[in-house]
Amino acid sequence: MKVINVRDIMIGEGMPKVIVPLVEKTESKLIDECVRIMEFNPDIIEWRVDSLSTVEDLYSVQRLLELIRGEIGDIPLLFTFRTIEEGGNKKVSLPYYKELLNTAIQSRLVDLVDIELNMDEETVNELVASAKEFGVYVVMSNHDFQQTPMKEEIIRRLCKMQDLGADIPKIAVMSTNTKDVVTLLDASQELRSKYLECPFIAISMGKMGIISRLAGEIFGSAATFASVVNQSAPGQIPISEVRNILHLINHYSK
Ligand SMILES: O=C1C[C@@](O)(C(=O)O)C[C@@H](O)[C@@H]1O
Repeated sequence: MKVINVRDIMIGEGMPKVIVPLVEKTESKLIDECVRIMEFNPDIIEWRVDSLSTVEDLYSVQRLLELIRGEIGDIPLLFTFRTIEEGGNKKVSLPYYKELLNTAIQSRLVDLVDIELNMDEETVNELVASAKEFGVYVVMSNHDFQQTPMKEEIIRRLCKMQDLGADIPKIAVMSTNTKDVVTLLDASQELRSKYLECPFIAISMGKMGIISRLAGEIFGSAATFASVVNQSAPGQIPISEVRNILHLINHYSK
């Protein structure tokens, strides 16, 4: 399994890395949120830019990227515009989605960029090439807020992401019963043992899925999303509690 070194955070090695989302809507609240989050020293910060009220203004996004980087220092930053189709907050045109991601990629202020698998293949290829050119790692993502697909389908989607050049394939699917959670975990352990050479993230959303946010070291998921001020998806747990459990699993599973 490849290990990805992002500002000395080794993704794919040891304990799953803890990613905390920034989801405030306005500049001042976003900066306050950054300050609060920094007290908890997350491994990675995700800016869910689709929450920003001025996301359609590239100048505002660029300025905020600079302010966020100023607050978070050397913590790796993941730039995510989650589309409405996959659980995000705002609808933008395809040309704007590309422009927004390219602005972030070319800013040299972000370390990782989220590219959704369900974009058309040409868009995905273009954005992956641009990220590679500027040395930004690609987290390729897919979400299902309604259900958990079959294990074979989860595996197929993550393998496709690897083939398309993702550095870190990622899937988050909703669980409505324990079988769904087992399906996601079973897909994870098979992805790790048989299919993927790169680190990946696999999450079962919702209350029953919380085990998938904690047991990545056992089943293969290389990172987990945790909350400080706000949740960005159902089932996220506060960072201190996640860290305690990750340490406990790390310690007693050896
Ligand atoms: O894709 C993901 C995972 C997530 O949906 C979760 O379930 O924790 C949270 C999102 O912010 C992130 O972009």
